[in-house]
Amino acid sequence: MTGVVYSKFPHEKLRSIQQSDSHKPLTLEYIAEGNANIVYTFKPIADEPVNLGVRQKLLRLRKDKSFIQSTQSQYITFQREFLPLFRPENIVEQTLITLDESLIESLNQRLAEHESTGARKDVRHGDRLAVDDHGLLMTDMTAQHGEFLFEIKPKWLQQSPDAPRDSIRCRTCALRMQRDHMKAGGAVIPTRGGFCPLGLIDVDIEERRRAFRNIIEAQANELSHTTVGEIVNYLAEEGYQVLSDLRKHQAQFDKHGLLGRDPEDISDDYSKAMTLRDCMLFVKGSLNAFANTADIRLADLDFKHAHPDKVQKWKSTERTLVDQGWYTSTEVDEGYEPRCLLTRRSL
Ligand SMILES: O=P(O)(O)O[C@@H]1[C@@H](OP(=O)(O)O)[C@H](OP(=O)(O)O)[C@H](O)[C@H](OP(=O)(O)O)[C@H]1OP(=O)(O)O
Ligand SMILES: Nc1ncnc2c1ncn2[C@@H]1O[C@H](COP(=O)(O)OP(=O)(O)OP(=O)(O)O)[C@@H](O)[C@H]1O
Repeated sequence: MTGVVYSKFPHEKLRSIQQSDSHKPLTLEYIAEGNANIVYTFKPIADEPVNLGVRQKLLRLRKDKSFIQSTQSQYITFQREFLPLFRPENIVEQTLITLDESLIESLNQRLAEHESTGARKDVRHGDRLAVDDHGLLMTDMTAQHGEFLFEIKPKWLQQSPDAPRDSIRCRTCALRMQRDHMKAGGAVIPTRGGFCPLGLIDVDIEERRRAFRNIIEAQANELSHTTVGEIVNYLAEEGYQVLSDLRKHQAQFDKHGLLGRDPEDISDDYSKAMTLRDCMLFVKGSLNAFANTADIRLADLDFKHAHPDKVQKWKSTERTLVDQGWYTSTEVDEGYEPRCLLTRRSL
């Protein structure tokens, strides 16, 4: 835990605690991290209420990686490019907050300590926060008492424009199979988990039910059959609509794919499409009355700049899927009932 103070004036600022500080102190506690960001929660010291400015907010700080832009530039792009695409109630809000450098230093020291306690996954060891003048305060979607939070990464909700016409696998399922194959040293062994994004927004409500059920059951095996049924029905009947909007924008920003372009021709629209293909959907609600309390928000809409390393990765992924036949190969790979909606429809 790291002691901090939050002051609203002259502009919102978070800084390390100093001796004889007159502001009410808070602590920052690490809660989670992804490849690009680390997320902290605010806790009061003693029983003091948490300052209104950071109440029900989390702090998200960027990691020190070459492809990540400054927080201020990410924030500006988020406000300009992504916020207008969705209803405000379907987006995790962001507020820019100023930080002092000693705070980052102190949090980086804690990160090193978390590596020996097992609090951080091995794959994230060595990642540190970037020195940046800003962080982001975000809507806290953490489940409170009696609530449940589901995290869904919807990935590619429409087929890749680069996929062959005779594809029998969608982009996400093709990539999952290719990666499973690599991990298994060449054998095609179906792994557990993973879902076909196309099912989440299919016109057939039974497909939507089936897709959401797979996700909900995988994340909440302690919930009763009835509760799961209520959550699944709500998502398949109304909750999925934000994903239909997401699909529309994914398609609108990438009509032609990547393989026919020169790397220097990657447009901002393509970057936007890739961002929308890698965002997160949080679905939170009370277990007693999910449909009446559901809070459904997209997060992680950080503009993916076309850094040469990224473009190279995107291109080589797509090339591998096309050239090695992961979209089109007809071998029976997932047992009696394949996960991919496209595969099932082509049987
Ligand atoms: O390689 P992909 O397509 O599976 O997507 C990566 C994600 O993998 P996953 O969703 O788990 O399959 C990956 O997620 P994880 O780190 O695996 O949680 C990142 O989101 C990565 O983006 P960035 O490098 O942080 O900007 C994502 O990379 P890009 O979308 O920038 O290519
Ligand atoms: N607003 C939020 N409310 C609750 N939990 C959150 C929130 N934002 C992020 N988290 C938690 O923190 C984790 C990492 O956050 P985030 O997805 O922003 O990291 P990232 O580095 O951008 O991810 P990626 O690896 O996809 O690039 C999430 O998977 C989630 O568990």
